[in-house]
Amino acid sequence: MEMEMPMPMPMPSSLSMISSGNVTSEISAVCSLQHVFRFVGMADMDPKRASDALVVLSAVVFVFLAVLQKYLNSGTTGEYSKPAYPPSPPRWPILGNLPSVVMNGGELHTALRLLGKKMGPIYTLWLGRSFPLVVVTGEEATQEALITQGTVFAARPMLISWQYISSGYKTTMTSPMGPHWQKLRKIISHDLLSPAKLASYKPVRDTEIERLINRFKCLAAENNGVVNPLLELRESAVDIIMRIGFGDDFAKLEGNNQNAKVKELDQNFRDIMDAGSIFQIALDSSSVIRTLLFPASRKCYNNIRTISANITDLVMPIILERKKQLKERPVSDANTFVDALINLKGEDKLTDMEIVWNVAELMVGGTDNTSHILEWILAEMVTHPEIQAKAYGEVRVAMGPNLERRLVQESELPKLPFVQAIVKESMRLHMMAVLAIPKIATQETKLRGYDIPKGTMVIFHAGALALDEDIWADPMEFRPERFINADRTPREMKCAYMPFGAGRRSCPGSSMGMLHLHLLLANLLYAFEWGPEAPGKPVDFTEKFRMVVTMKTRLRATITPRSHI
Ligand code: HEM
Repeated sequence: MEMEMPMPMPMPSSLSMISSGNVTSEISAVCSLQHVFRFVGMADMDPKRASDALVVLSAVVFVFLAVLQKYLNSGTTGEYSKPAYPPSPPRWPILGNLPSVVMNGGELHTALRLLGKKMGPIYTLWLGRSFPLVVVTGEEATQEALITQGTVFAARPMLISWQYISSGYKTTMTSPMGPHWQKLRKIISHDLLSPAKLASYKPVRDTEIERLINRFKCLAAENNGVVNPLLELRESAVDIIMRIGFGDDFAKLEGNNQNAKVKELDQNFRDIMDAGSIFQIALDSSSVIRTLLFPASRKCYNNIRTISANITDLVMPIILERKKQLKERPVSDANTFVDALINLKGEDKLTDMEIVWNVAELMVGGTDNTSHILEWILAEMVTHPEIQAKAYGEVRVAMGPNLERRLVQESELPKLPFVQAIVKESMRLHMMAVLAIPKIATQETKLRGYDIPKGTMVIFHAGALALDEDIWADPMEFRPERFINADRTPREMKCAYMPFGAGRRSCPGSSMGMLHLHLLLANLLYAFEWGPEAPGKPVDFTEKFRMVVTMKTRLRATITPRSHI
């Protein structure tokens, strides 16, 4: 294995953010054989001839790359001892494993999981000839890295694309380990998500849940009971998080052009999520690949810059207005996340741009995950009416005989272990942040006996662990009970079940995320019975990978309001 450059250039980007509608389609166009034909202009050829031509074309490209690699290697001395990386599948010259990863034809996370079964619990993918990406799919290896060597695997890669959506790596997710990152984590846990703060957002949650139920009722009445849950769930998640993040400033936008603005902002957040891809990581990490694929690469970066400018234009005015208000009338105790960020003084002070991107990160974290996870959960409820009935029964008992009470309260949640188990099981079977967010090794180390040089990017495949038959009995089955009669404690399961990641960079918003999921599910089950779009029509559970895993076909369900609603 040849090393082209000393080490992968540290790069920026949120695993969640990388490519444009156009670029994504252009890249995914290369993802199946049939698309390859179109990509190289052979779509109209007879398939046999096209296939032969593709073999010849591949051979030519292969030879070209081999020669180019030889030429590039001619400047290197080769006088260093090569690290013994974890094993890797066979590689192409220059492009490494990139062609096989991009052209696997299936969803990337599944390909990486299956590769783990073949290669073992830890393997290397070469994205380009000089950029090793280590993929971990085994529990022991994950435990060793994230817990035993927690400080070593706690840094983020500085992906080029991330710098545009983080004001130069100044957000919690993108920031390197150090005082800045610690400060941001502290603000999140003290000023945003402490138990007292979380409790103080209850009125916001109550209002938005009530609104959500009313919207579902109206939509169902207009459309013979059929609804598209994701759109409504997303709107609620965005409203909740905007009110928490901005407080009254957000409320003031209401009645004005709030709806349009929020929708535009949310669209940009979605674009950020859609932008995530392994291709972008490869672009970020290899100057050779960036040069070889210059047009696609330019489009990718232009796209990220456009999204970044849109988000800045939408969020910055609100921040500046709030700053003005706080200057005129300072508050001692920050009511909102934005106030907490603005109030930082001295060395801790953030620039306006840093505030914008930290707020944006919170919003993406708090909206995209919650709404898509709930869509998966409702899909399972539609598919398993008996499980839904059992959960509804539990909620009814917890609510008591007084059916005047329309909303399930947070105080009722401890009485709903089965509802909570449904949430956990859905998050296992449909692990959203399937590859978590990549880490890099902060120092040279060994993992399961293999060399991991300083700066190596490592992906922990939470989705592979969640479906590992050595950890879970019948892992492909939806069985909430497994979380009630669990053999192992949550602590023991830390690295086998990690929808929020594990170790130092694990999600600081997990308590809020779980609270919203439990509360929303309990209320949606209490208010409606969820059935298929048409009698007997099965739900399409096909997955779509966009650095998180969502439903490829939006769920449509028929809802019947319960008699007490
Ligand atoms: C159900 C909802 C959520 C899920 C499934 C989720 C999942 C995750 C995952 C898997 C990570 C990466 C962990 C790693 O790298 O090992 C992460 C990081 C993060 N999440 Fe969440 N998250 C959720 C909700 C939230 C909320 C509500 C917030 C903010 C209020 C939030 C803020 C963050 C931040 C700032 C990071 C980066 C942490 C760091 O790098 O230190 N998340 N989340």
